[in-house]
Amino acid sequence: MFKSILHHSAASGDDCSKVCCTKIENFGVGFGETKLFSGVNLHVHCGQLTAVIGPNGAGKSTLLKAILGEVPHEGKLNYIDAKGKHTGHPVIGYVPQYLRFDVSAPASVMDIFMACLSGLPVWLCSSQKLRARVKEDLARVKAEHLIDRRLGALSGGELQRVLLALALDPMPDLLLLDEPVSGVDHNGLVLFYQILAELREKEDIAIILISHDLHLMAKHADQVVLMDHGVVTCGTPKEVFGNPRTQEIFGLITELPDEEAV
Ligand SMILES: Nc1ncnc2c1ncn2[C@@H]1O[C@H](COP(=O)(O)OP(=O)(O)OP(=O)(O)O)[C@@H](O)[C@H]1O
Repeated sequence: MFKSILHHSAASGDDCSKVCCTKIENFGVGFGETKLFSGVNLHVHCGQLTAVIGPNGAGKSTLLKAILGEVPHEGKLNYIDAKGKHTGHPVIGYVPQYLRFDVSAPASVMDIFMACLSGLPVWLCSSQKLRARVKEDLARVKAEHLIDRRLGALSGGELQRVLLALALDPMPDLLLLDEPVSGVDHNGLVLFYQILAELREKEDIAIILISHDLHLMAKHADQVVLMDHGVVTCGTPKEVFGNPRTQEIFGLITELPDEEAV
């Protein structure tokens, strides 16, 4: 169950050369008679962090679900390699906004990884074989020490890092993060963005992040997209935060965050 939430693997047999750019072309989603957004065009590059911001109900989460193919949509998704050729469907990692599960369940972090990585019920997996791989996965998100903790006993920030670790095995071409740091304290936020920076540098993956945390996001994002039932504006953090519409939605943002202060 977790794996299908967190990973959308390439269909077997696809010729999947490394994706360099994801082109979202003319995306539109409607529910019944109501159009939520239309005409969304975005280019998302590997090794870059694209942040999506906007007011509640703007359609941000729905855009990610449309990219995943979970919500019917208009428009096309094209995955392009470094030579400008179309690739097969890439591996997409996804960390959802909420994960509802029984917090009193006895399953540990290791149990969840075993079930996800092996595709078998926990009682049929060999933990010895997988433990080294799970430790490596958790080390990537600075959460090695959580391997034997009960999932329901994790803090919000710890749970999101564990879900991120799951979404990164196998390493996706495109990582979609839906408000992974909402409710996380400042130290947790700084740690999360540090992990994202390392991922971009070492793994060269493209990341789309929905966040309401404007300060740290502005410091780390290469591209910011302001959505409000469509793309209002898109550009560097400086360009988007200087846009009067951004200021109208989020209040006056007089300057970008001081790097020393974060
Ligand atoms: N399956 C659905 N059927 C009908 N309406 C839906 C469905 N999914 C989402 N919506 C509506 O679409 C609108 C946009 O929802 P979405 O979750 O994409 O917004 P969001 O920008 O991510 O908001 P938030 O910042 O509050 O998370 C909301 O009004 C929501 O109620």
